[in-house]
Amino acid sequence: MSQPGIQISDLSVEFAGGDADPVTAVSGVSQEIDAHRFVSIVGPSGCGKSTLLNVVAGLQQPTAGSIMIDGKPVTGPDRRIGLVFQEDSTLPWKTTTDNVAFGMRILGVAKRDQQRRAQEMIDLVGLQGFEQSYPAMLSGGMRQRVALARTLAQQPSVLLMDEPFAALDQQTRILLGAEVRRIWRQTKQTVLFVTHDLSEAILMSQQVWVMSYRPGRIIDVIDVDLPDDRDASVVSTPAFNELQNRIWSTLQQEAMRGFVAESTAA
Ligand SMILES: Nc1ncnc2c1ncn2[C@@H]1O[C@H](COP(=O)(O)OP(=O)(O)OP(=O)(O)O)[C@@H](O)[C@H]1O
Repeated sequence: MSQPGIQISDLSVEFAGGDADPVTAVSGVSQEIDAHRFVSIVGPSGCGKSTLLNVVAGLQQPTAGSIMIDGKPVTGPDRRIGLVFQEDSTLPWKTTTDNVAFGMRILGVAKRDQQRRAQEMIDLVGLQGFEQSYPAMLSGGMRQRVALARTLAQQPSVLLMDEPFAALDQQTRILLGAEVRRIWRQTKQTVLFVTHDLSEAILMSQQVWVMSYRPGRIIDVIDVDLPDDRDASVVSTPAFNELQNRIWSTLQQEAMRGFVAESTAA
């Protein structure tokens, strides 16, 4: 029987607008992700994807509604939750091993276990041989692997990722996307992944949620019925294209609505 992973109940987030009108970034979202499943959110720019993720992460308080993880409420930052963001979060003065161990040190993991687990995660993300390298000696994609290894080393049950590959070129994004999927098949965290990129969402996920332009609601939920052991080559298959067209037909209307609203407001 499936277990609850992330439960989002009737969630709304409104930002006070100062002199301007308040902004409703997220409105009445209720969705569930069973434990160990991988879900992506796509939506037009500014629709509230990051806001939704930040609330799930406990970094932003909702105006209404609630979040449960593994059946227990989220009330603030929480060690059950691992985060990977777009920004390079590696510490430039630390080696790969020390960067990966850093989060465990903060959590008070015993030093011996830190070293062992750091090496396991370095192997998992494919950075063997770069243990003593500093971030400046690594590519952008490798630095994101370090960030992922650090987060995974903290053994969260839920992994939240907000456009982690946005700063990378398209080829690296696709390859790293396939890599993250391979890693997830081993670690089996419950994953919520935010991206603008449809290909990335389909390549990686078991389900894709499409968010509307503001106020952000989930307007479509698509199951990704592609082989479980797929790799980056799946992007050139007819089944992949069909899914892409199906999602794009919904997303296109929302992107256009956003474009018109932003142009009118400018
Ligand atoms: N702290 C804040 N204060 C006021 N408004 C905010 C705040 N954070 C986000 N917003 C507004 O809420 C809306 C949703 O923002 P959010 O960053 O969640 O969208 P997004 O879908 O992640 O955007 P993008 O795809 O461009 O990253 C936007 O209009 C944004 O300006």
